[in-house]
Amino acid sequence: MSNNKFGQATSFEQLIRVGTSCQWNEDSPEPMAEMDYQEELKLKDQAFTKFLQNSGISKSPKKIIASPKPRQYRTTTKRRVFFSNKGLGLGFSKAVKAGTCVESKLEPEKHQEIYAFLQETLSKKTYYALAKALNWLIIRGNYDRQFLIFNIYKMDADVIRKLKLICTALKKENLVEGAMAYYDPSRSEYYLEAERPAKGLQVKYLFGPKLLGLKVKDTLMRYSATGFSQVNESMVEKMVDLATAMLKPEKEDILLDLYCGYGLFSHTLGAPCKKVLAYELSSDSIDSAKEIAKRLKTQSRMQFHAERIDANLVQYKFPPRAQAELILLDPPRQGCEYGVIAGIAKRQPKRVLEIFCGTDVIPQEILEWEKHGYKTKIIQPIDMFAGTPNLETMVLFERA
Ligand SMILES: C[S@@+](CC[C@H](N)C(=O)[O-])C[C@H]1O[C@@H](n2cnc3c(N)ncnc32)[C@H](O)[C@@H]1O
Repeated sequence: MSNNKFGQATSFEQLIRVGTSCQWNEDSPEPMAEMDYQEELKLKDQAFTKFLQNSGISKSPKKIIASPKPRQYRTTTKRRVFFSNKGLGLGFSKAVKAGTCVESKLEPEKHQEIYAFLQETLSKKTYYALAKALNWLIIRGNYDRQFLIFNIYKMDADVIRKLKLICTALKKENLVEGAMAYYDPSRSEYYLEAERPAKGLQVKYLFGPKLLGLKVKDTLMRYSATGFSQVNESMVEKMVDLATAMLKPEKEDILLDLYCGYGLFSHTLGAPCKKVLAYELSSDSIDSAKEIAKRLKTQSRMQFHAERIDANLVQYKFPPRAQAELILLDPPRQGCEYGVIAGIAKRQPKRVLEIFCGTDVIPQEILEWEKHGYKTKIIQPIDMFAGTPNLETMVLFERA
């Protein structure tokens, strides 16, 4: 985070807020969704440049790449369930009254249709046991097909009976292609997209396929409903193209794809490389990555490992370096753990592409790469999270 003239840290979001005359809804996760999209991009461009300057980053960012779908783009969405004896309310995070089903401008219309059906049906007395036990309702999938996840904090025979009943109703309406229940007694904020819980996931498949699918550059990526996938489908191919243009993989290259998920980058930009080594915490995502490589007959050149990426893994468990590698890092919002960048820099990679899904950690990570002898070549923001005060940013580093 950068500092303002009073020495206080000024986040990217705060800089956007001071730049706009529009009403800012504190409680909404999508405070810019009502704004004209060109206006939103202009504000974000100005705020991002200022944010980096204030943080002591000398490299200027490129212009933000617009989202092909600036609204109704999200393929993973969620509603917090608020239960009372009057029925069910579905909100973002702030409590809502029974009968409410909050709408979003960033979600496909189909999601609203599914949530409205669930709000009405689960408010009926027959479903009270299930409605009372619900934490979140989550929809995942692509623009054509949706999959439903019931995040439940109390699981008993009655709840399971009602789950079966609601699945019969969902199938009859043909609203989703499948469903599963995820048992989360901690009632955490975690809802399958952000943080992983410390304990393993407890999942019960209810109906439909166990894997979700997304076509990227004619390749079908089949991945677990419990694993990460990019939230803005309309941006995915653009991201892969940009990453390929920056890392410039060739057939003699070795690529390390870190925080690889189901291997979006391994299977696309890594395809010409002689070897791909990929690491990721979620074993479900790694299983998906291996299945895709097997189907594409690239498994002899690609190795996928379910491991937590930390200083210890990078320093002591990565195979010894055989040549100067290409590195792609796509960590979660909080960035890499301490010691990861230092450990990777010791391998003296040819080029490094770090992808940031949070803005406020960018300066500290850029400064860390520069401290270890890397020069910032390109800072390319992309509007992955249109309608919200956040950006995805690709930063290319080369040895100075
Ligand atoms: C932003 S996602 C990127 C996934 C993938 N590159 C993609 O584009 O689909 C970050 C990934 O990092 C994984 N992850 C989070 N913390 C991790 C850690 N400490 N070590 C390894 N992987 C981690 C998450 O499970 C998630 O799949």
